[in-house]
Amino acid sequence: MIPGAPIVTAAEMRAAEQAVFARGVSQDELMERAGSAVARETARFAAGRPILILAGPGNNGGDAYVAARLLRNDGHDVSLVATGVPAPGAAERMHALWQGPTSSLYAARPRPMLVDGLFGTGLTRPLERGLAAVFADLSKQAEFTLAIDLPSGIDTDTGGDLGAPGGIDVSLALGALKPGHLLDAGLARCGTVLLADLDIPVDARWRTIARPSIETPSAHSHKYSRGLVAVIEGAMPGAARLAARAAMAGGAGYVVLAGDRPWGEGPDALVRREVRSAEDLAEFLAWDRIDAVVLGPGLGRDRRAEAFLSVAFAAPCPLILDGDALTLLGTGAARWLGTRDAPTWITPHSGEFDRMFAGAGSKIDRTLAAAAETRATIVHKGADTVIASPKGDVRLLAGASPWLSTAGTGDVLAGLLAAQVVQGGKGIVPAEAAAWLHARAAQLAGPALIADDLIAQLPKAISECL
Ligand SMILES: NC(=O)C1=CN([C@@H]2O[C@H](COP(=O)(O)OP(=O)(O)OC[C@H]3O[C@@H](n4cnc5c(N)ncnc54)[C@H](O)[C@@H]3O)[C@@H](O)[C@H]2O)[C@@H](O)CC1
Ligand SMILES: Nc1ncnc2c1ncn2[C@@H]1O[C@H](COP(=O)(O)OP(=O)(O)O)[C@@H](O)[C@H]1O
Ligand SMILES: [K+]
Repeated sequence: MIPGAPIVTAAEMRAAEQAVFARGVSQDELMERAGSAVARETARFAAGRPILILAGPGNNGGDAYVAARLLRNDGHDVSLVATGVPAPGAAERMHALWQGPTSSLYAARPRPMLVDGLFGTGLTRPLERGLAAVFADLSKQAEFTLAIDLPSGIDTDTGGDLGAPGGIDVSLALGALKPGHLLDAGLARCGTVLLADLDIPVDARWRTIARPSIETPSAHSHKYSRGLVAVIEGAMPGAARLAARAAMAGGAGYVVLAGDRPWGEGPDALVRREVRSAEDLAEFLAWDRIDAVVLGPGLGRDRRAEAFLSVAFAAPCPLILDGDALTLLGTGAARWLGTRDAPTWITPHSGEFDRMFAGAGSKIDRTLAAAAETRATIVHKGADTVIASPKGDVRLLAGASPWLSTAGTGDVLAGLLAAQVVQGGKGIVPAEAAAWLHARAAQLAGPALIADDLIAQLPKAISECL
């Protein structure tokens, strides 16, 4: 994934394009820029093999006509399939400049290099079935498929499946990434996403996550100045222990695991505090050294868990809620979370998120709406992780190791997030750092990782951010 890259919707991309036109750049010139980027990448991947280019009726097709002309002029063996009548304007003019062989979709013969210029950000409905079948077949028979901007059949703003085939090798995002490159079906169907810089300024509050910058403790640091994390144990103590160990490895100065047992497994450096009842917890959380509380991993959903949740809610310090705490909140999440004055982060997977929030639209839209409603920063986990703040900022992590889909990795993320919070991070910043470190630790741990392996890799991941 391209780090720190802006992500824009189809409408925002169109607005950015209009601003470029208003500065005096013509539509034809912008299409030439897009088409030459496509031609350059196509030549690189075709490596001399015959090329088939599919051109649709809109500007995505316009880019395809430009690329076809430039490639042919450079001596490549190019044939073109035209679908629909080119739209008036630049696409029509670029169509008129194409002088090579053209066939209809249903007469098209497969070639080793396929370029998909059927639809881009203008796709508004599912691909017609016959078209989808021919496209899928041509792509299957090609040795390499490159999609212009997005694969035809991926919803630009949601990543939803509108009939795109599998097996696309590269999508060349034009001007900026779109949500469809990173979310839902788009995540797998786009293949490798490359970005073509068309010199179109975009003003985006949505970005892919980037490597954080982490400070080495200062000469005068001490354990309390580096932040104290309290993790509350529940019915499944292993989960809380994972979160506590991740907070330690994530750079917190002091980590306390509060639960039934004053002694238990875990590193000697982990401080334990006996907390058996809600009263015990209230007394413990009154300690003013505590900089953040993690509640939820392995908490359980019984009466005591509910009582713990109420006590933690009332604590005046930053709160990280995960797992069972989120299930307990359920549809009352917005009402409850909105009452807190101290900052809150919640880290639901999609099951937990759906139990808390209704709403429509893309994963980004839904997460943003929930963040605004709850006034919490939300890390909406999954193969595509969306982080949203109440202020409207979004960070997106796609393409993390699928080996993360194993029990306990979310507990590690919650503890790691707490460590970033106590080191002074606000809002989206600690969440972005935690997600980056988590994904990097997974990469370093390699295949068949277990949650514990992530913790072992955190120091290495952190060392890359100093
Ligand atoms: N955003 C940018 O900065 C640039 C965008 N350009 C290109 O312009 C594209 C967007 O162009 P357009 O807005 O013309 O849109 P598209 O080319 O994606 O397609 C729009 C056309 O397809 C029709 N259509 C939509 N869904 C359909 C379906 N399922 N079946 C059949 N017809 C369907 C629409 O009615 C319209 O005629 C981008 O993806 C990109 O390739 C470049 O030309 C220049 C730079
Ligand atoms: N297929 C996947 N690809 C990338 N990351 C994934 C995938 N599945 C899960 N993850 C990540 O793994 C973690 C799982 O968290 P969660 O579902 O809460 O598990 P647990 O509750 O067992 O700890 C999250 O950080 C999530 O983003
Ligand atoms: K396309």
